[in-house]
Amino acid sequence: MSPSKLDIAKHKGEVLDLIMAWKRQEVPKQMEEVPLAQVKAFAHLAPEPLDFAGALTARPGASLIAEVKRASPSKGLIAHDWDPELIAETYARNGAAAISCLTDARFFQGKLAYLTAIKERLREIKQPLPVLRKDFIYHEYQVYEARMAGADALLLIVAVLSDRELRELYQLTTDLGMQALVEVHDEAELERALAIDAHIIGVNNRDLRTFQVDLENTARLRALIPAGKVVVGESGIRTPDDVRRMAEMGCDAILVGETFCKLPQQERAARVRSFVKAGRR
Ligand SMILES: O=C(O)c1ccccc1NCC(=O)[C@H](O)[C@H](O)COP(=O)(O)O
Repeated sequence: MSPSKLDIAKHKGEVLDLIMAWKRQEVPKQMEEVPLAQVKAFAHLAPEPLDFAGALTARPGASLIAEVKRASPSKGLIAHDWDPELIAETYARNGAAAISCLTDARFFQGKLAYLTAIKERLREIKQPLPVLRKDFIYHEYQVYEARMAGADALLLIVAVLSDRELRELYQLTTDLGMQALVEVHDEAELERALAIDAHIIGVNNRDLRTFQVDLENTARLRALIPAGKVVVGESGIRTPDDVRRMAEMGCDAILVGETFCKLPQQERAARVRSFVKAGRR
């Protein structure tokens, strides 16, 4: 398998399966190098997790989760001036409520070490925002790894997990003091997220099987999410008008990656500020 960019037309409908097949090879190898017992021990030494949901709901309107995303399977390299700590610092200094860091190496050119470095930079500049581990998590090892690296929250994608995996990984995440962003794309997945009483629900506007992006997906599913949940509109958010639309739908937060990461560093701060402003109520 070649790194990162995939021929989406050729692999239509299979991308998520390819990613998960890769994860099921990668994680056992990692466990041979650093055993679970060791990762668990380090996880317990990590600083206390910050309150991800609290950060997203501290202000009215749609708060910004800004993503540090170097590449994607559909776009290949996105961030041409790659400096993950500086990108996260720019997000924090310009009003983001939380940071998302892609840690998958093969398809997104991410690393867990970027997350740790970002946490450290945010501490140095006294902007201690919560950081989400964005990866394709299916095994408890990855949850302990996230905690060991200093993650405050992690992503659980309903589409790639059985009901039992979803429930157990959610429980473990909570037991370790972190919070889970539980991602859904359709009604059936939402039902499964609600069945485990997920508190933070992400609605992905990108269909991970076809790669079509439709912001109205959030509008449709938002109406089915009970009051009291934290709702995050994810993917394909390109303009301040898109942000206003997501806020009008009743999203507590939006998750934005490519729009910021593809920009040169000197243009990033202003774009982030314009999104933060557009989300305010
Ligand atoms: O971004 C992709 O192409 C992608 C492909 C396969 C699985 C997941 C993918 N994205 C992960 C994400 O959830 C997005 O990075 C995130 O929602 C931000 O989206 P965007 O603002 O459109 O970069």
